[in-house]
Amino acid sequence: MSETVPVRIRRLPHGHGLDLPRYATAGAAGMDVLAAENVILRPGMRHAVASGFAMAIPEGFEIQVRPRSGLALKHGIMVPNTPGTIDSDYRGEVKVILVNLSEDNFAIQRGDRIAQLVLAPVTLAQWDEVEELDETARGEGGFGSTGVSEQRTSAPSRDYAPLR
Ligand SMILES: O=c1ccn([C@H]2C[C@H](O)[C@@H](COP(=O)(O)OP(=O)(O)OP(=O)(O)O)O2)c(=O)[nH]1
Ligand SMILES: [Mg+2]
Repeated sequence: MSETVPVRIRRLPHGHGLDLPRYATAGAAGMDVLAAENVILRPGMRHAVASGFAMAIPEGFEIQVRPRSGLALKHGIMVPNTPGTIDSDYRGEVKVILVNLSEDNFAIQRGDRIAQLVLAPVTLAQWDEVEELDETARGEGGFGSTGVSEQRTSAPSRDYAPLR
């Protein structure tokens, strides 16, 4: 059984009649959050969808707004700022920014599960400014420096079928 943390949540007027965000299964990491409005997302369009709720997350925690894989795979509906960050001092309405990366209109109806909210601990950094950093094998190498990309050819093989 996972540890639980109480989080105060306030239902806004347009959130009346909606279920609270909830875990779909006993082992779910994220609570599915419902749309509190009807929206048609045209191809390429983005919108901050109302959730109908505001919350007071305990200090030391955040809530991450993550996409649902089914919406992403089947309909190209993504969360462009994923993972969205709900700060513990935010008291406004939680909104879910969605973008439609498909070529079709996508209708979101009030009550649809549009994203998932993951409660996560926050560790604050305190800068320790120094003149020199310690040396490592990686050093300043990054962005593919460890090699895999060298084996790629630029032309796709005949064995690969185009996806669309
Ligand atoms: O997907 C999101 C992301 C953010 N927020 C709210 C809660 C968060 O605490 C606040 C600020 O978010 P963020 O820090 O990501 O945005 P910003 O562009 O840096 O705005 P700000 O200057 O208000 O911090 O907006 C949402 O409701 N949904
Ligand atoms: Mg910010």
